[in-house]
Amino acid sequence: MSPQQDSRLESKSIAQPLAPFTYENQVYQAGLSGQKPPITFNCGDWEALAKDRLSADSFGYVWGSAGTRETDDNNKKAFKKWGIVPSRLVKSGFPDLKTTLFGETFDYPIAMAPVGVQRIFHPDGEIASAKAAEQENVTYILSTASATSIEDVAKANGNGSRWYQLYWPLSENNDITVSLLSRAKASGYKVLVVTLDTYILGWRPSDLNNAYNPFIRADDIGVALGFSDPVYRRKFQEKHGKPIEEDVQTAAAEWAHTVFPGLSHGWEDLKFLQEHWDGPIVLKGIQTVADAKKAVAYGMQGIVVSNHGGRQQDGGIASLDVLPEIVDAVGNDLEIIYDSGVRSGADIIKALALGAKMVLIGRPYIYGLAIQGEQGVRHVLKSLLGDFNLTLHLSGISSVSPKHLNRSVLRRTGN
Ligand SMILES: Cc1cc2nc3c(=O)[nH]c(=O)nc-3n(C[C@H](O)[C@H](O)[C@H](O)COP(=O)(O)O)c2cc1C
Ligand SMILES: O=C(O)C(=O)c1ccccc1
Repeated sequence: MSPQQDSRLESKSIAQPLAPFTYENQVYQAGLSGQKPPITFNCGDWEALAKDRLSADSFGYVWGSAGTRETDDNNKKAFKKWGIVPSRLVKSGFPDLKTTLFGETFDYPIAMAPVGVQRIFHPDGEIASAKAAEQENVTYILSTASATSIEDVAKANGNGSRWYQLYWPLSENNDITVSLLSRAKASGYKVLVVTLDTYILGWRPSDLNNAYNPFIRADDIGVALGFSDPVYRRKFQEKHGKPIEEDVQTAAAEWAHTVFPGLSHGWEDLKFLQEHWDGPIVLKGIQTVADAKKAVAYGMQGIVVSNHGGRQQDGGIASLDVLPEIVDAVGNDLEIIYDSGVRSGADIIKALALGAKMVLIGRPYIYGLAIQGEQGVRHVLKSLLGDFNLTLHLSGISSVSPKHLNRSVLRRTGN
């Protein structure tokens, strides 16, 4: 690991000495008149609360991981192998949380990971999540497996920041890919996130035990993007001589096969996406230095270091464990985003300190959605941000810039 200067002591700016309108202050104020918070602040309890509210099928779907859950377990353990070391008598105020990626400044270095089929967790599904994202100034990444159309999510997200995640059809369906990209562009999604690790769903015992795959249900829960797509609709009509509505089950199965064809693209195919998307392209699912270097060589603007929360490949290494070597190899060449296993403010700090510029929140916001719809998602985002903000402040770290938040604030405490 390259030694980096601990610049906290050089920090001269007194950012914001007080933050009177923080979530915690609102909660304590409300407590004076006897009001208790409707949802717990113990982030470790959100999963159990969601379980209470969801059907076994839906809970199994979000909680589920591949095989023996080893990759998922490793993701969480990896965070515990680092400790944050605080500096004292640092006169900076509340930390500056702004981060800049792709030439754009974001209020916070977190975003909402793409998560499909959200209507199985709450009737408002993606609409609730996209509204919460706008309210809390957090970027929303819409999944191709969304239960709500590209256009309707954009409307719900309003002036919020939104990116589009592609599950990438094979080349015989290039016309559908172009249609999805142009719809996303027209609806104000600024960054294209291409997920590489999920051309077929992983071996997930929880879903197998429940005999449950939300994507192939005979309704439109996971296929809203396909059913609302003019090119997919036309192709279905041409092939079957009838519209989607007359054979929803076949249309759903064929859409599932279109976006999860069971076969991966190759690196050379990225050119096609570059020709049809004029904004930044980010590859999600990178886990090796070799692939990160290829992403640079193929002209990508960013990567998400992610193992899909351990849902795809069992027996894998923690995503956090590969982050530092990937940052060392390509950190100056493209933007590095991190996800997998982030559960607290301290976890966000650790991933940023190891070199990520932005961190994606996955299951926790879905637990919030299950618990209380839009308000539940807002609670999770506000809690994680509040915890993150105070933990940074109490560590004497004055901003999320790599100048202040880097490996010098971490100590390795386990192997
Ligand atoms: C229920 C569920 C659905 C998901 N759907 C998608 C998806 O449609 N597209 C995608 O790229 N990743 C998807 N992911 C993966 C997340 O984007 C993210 O990589 C993962 O949740 C991170 O792990 P964590 O939740 O353990 O922190 C999904 C994850 C969950 C839990
Ligand atoms: O479950 C997932 O991890 C995922 O990526 C997905 C795939 C299909 C539908 C919904 C989510």
